[in-house]
Amino acid sequence: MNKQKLVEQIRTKRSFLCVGLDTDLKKVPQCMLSEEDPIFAFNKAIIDATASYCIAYKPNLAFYECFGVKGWVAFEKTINYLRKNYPEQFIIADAKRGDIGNTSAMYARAFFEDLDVDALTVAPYMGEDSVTPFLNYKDKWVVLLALTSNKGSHDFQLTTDENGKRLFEEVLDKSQKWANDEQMMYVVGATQGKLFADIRKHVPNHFLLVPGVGAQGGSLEEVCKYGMTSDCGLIVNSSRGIIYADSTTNFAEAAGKAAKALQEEMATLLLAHKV
Ligand SMILES: O=C(O)c1cc(=O)[nH]c(=O)n1[C@@H]1O[C@H](COP(=O)(O)O)[C@@H](O)[C@H]1O
Repeated sequence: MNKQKLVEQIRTKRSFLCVGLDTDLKKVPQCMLSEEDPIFAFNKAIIDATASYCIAYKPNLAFYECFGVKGWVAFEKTINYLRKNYPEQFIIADAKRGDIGNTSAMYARAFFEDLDVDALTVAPYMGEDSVTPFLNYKDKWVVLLALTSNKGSHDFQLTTDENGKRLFEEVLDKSQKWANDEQMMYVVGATQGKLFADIRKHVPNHFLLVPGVGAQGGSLEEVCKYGMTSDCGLIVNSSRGIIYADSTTNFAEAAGKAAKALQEEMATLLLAHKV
């Protein structure tokens, strides 16, 4: 999906919500466990209940890979289900890949040829040749980790060089030489608050993937105050806050309600920021 189509979806649905499909069999309702493929059955129910309120889905690969072949099959079935039934949804595979060039090229094949997702999260630590193999695909996106939501983001990302430039700023500046805002987005955690203003000084037009609202406590209002652009420029993810809103047979309806509540908040914020 290209940037124009993504912005159109946001404007039409009055939402920039991404539902995180971090499906944990220890947390899904008991009634799902008797299904032949419980991960897929749970995802399907969540997708059907939330699709009208969101513009993207982000399955995190860790939750699938831990089940080996079965997990990978459930992941593939989820992507195919979305593609067939909700083709307007932007699909982000959250796998945080990145390796020497020829290995990254294989990861790119897996996600952009075999699986046909729209975007992949990529770690910048190994530099240019570890990222550029993902950029050889039209309308496919690299979502580069810039300033993450976790406590450990302070360990490296906020350290400074001799001129006071922070590492996440160097990531933003250097990576713009590899791709423009039609192919690259950045991960910035919702927990980073006012730092969104600093992010925007470096990337005024790029989309940001923003995890960390809901379970991690980030503020949607603050993210929008400092991070929203005239095209919205934000895809805000919530995983646990939506998919585990209820642990009974009512789980899908509850997920739909939680997604709707966020969408309504987002519609108000879009209006307030004149998007
Ligand atoms: O790349 C990510 O998506 C990501 C980056 C980051 O800085 N923080 C972060 O939480 N994530 C992911 O976003 C999701 C957040 O889930 P919840 O905290 O349950 O909403 C998980 O899949 C995380 O792996």
